[in-house]
Parts: sequence; structure tokens; C-alpha cells
Amino acid sequence: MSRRLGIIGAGGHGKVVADTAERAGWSKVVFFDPRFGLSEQTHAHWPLLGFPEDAQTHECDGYFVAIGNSQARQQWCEWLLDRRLPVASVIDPASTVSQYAMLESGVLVVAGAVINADAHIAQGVIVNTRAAIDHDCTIGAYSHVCPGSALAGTVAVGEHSWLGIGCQVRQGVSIGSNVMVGAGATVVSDIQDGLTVVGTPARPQKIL
Ligand SMILES: CC(=O)SCCNC(=O)CCNC(=O)[C@H](O)C(C)(C)COP(=O)(O)OP(=O)(O)OC[C@H]1O[C@@H](n2cnc3c(N)ncnc32)[C@H](O)[C@@H]1OP(=O)(O)O
Repeated sequence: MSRRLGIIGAGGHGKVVADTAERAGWSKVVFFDPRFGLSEQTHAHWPLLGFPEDAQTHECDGYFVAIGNSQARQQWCEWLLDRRLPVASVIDPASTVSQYAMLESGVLVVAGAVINADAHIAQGVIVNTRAAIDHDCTIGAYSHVCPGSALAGTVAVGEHSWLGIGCQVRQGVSIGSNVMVGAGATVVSDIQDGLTVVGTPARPQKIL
């Protein structure tokens, strides 16, 4: 059966989503992008059909927002949902997602990622390449768990947070909303909303 996925956001992240979607069984992928017509913005492998607003006139079986900026990701997800267009999750068959984990719509799970039992992944979250989210973790809407990050059991992450590439988080820790965890950081205690933390153990980044 032919299944067509419409992706909003034709940047580098969009390529990863398209490639993952094809492995996950979507037979056709098309793109929409705010830069349509303004530049040479195009992908070698997939057609770019128009602006994001055009998505509703090009019928697709599912839609996905592939924009790294979490505010823009939320804005376009809500735009799709307001129009009752189906927002899909895209899960690489080479990832491992527990049958006891709960994933909301618009979630991306990239190859090599592992999501264990009773984890809850909210809308629009990115679980990137080889990220590991262990049992009972909760990841708030539009957060991004970057490649190679490892979250031990029962870690809570708020909305719109960014867990940088290769970071590690101790079990039971709570990370707030709009937090940036720097690349390679080791988080061993709770982090308040809005902070940027770096290093091992992770500490707030000095403001110069
Ligand atoms: C598929 C993908 O590509 S997914 C994307 C994955 N990318 C990431 O995860 C990137 C995460 N981002 C980072 O780690 C960033 O460096 C941030 C957000 C922590 C800081 O960014 P900026 O505010 O631009 O910091 P900037 O680069 O100016 O560095 C400021 C200082 O912090 C230090 N610093 C920056 N990042 C880190 C880090 N991750 N760990 C330790 N120190 C750091 C710098 O060395 C510098 O120190 P100095 O003042 O003594 O020279």
C-alpha cells in the first residue's frame, strides 16, 4: 500500500526524517519549507512542493515537522493539528522502543536509539541517533535528546529542553523546561528551568 509523508522543514534534519521514514515503510516523501522559492533550497532525493501552508492542499497520509528549533516545531505541529491533519511519529526500525513505552504524535526516533519500559515521550520530541532513554523517564513536549545521550531510569525532562550530544544524566534527576545541557555534560543533580549547563558534573555556564 502506498503511503505518502509530507515533511515540513527541508533542512538537514529533514533529510534524516525522510531517510528514516522510508526505512519505516513510508513509500513516498515530499517536503514543504518556508524558504520555498526564495533560494535554491531543495533536496537531491525528494521533491519540495511548496510552503508549509501548501501542505493541506497536497494530500498526504501523514505529516511530520522536521524543524530543529523547538518553538517553530511546536508552531507547525499545532498548525497541522488545528486543521485536523494527521501528525505522524517516525520511528526507525533499527531503534528499540519498548511496547510499554508511550509515544505521543510527532515524535522522531532515529536509528540506534533505545526507549525502555514505561518511558513517556511527549509530542514533537526528537530522540536522535543512538540516544538511550531508560525506564520510567518522561520527556516533555518539543525537547531534543541529541545523538549518543544516555538518560538513566526515572529522569524527568521538561518542555523545549535540549540535551546535547553525548550527555549523560543520573537516575532520578529532574531537568526543567527550556534547559540546554551542553555537549558531553554529566548531569548529576536537578536543573532549573531556563539554565544552560556544561561539564562534569554539569554546572551553569558562566555568563561573561
Ligand atoms: C544531529 C545533530 O547535529 S544534533 C546537534 C547536537 N549538538 C549539540 O548537542 C550542541 C550542544 N551545544 C553546546 O554544547 C554549546 O557549546 C553550548 C550551548 C553549551 C554553549 O554554546 P555557546 O553559548 O555558543 O558557548 P561558546 O561556544 O561561546 O563557549 C562559551 C564557553 O563555554 C565553553 N563550552 C561550550 N560548550 C561547552 C561544553 N559542551 N562543555 C564544556 N564547556 C563548553 C567554551 O569552551 C567556552 O569556554 P571559554 O569561555 O573558557 O573559552
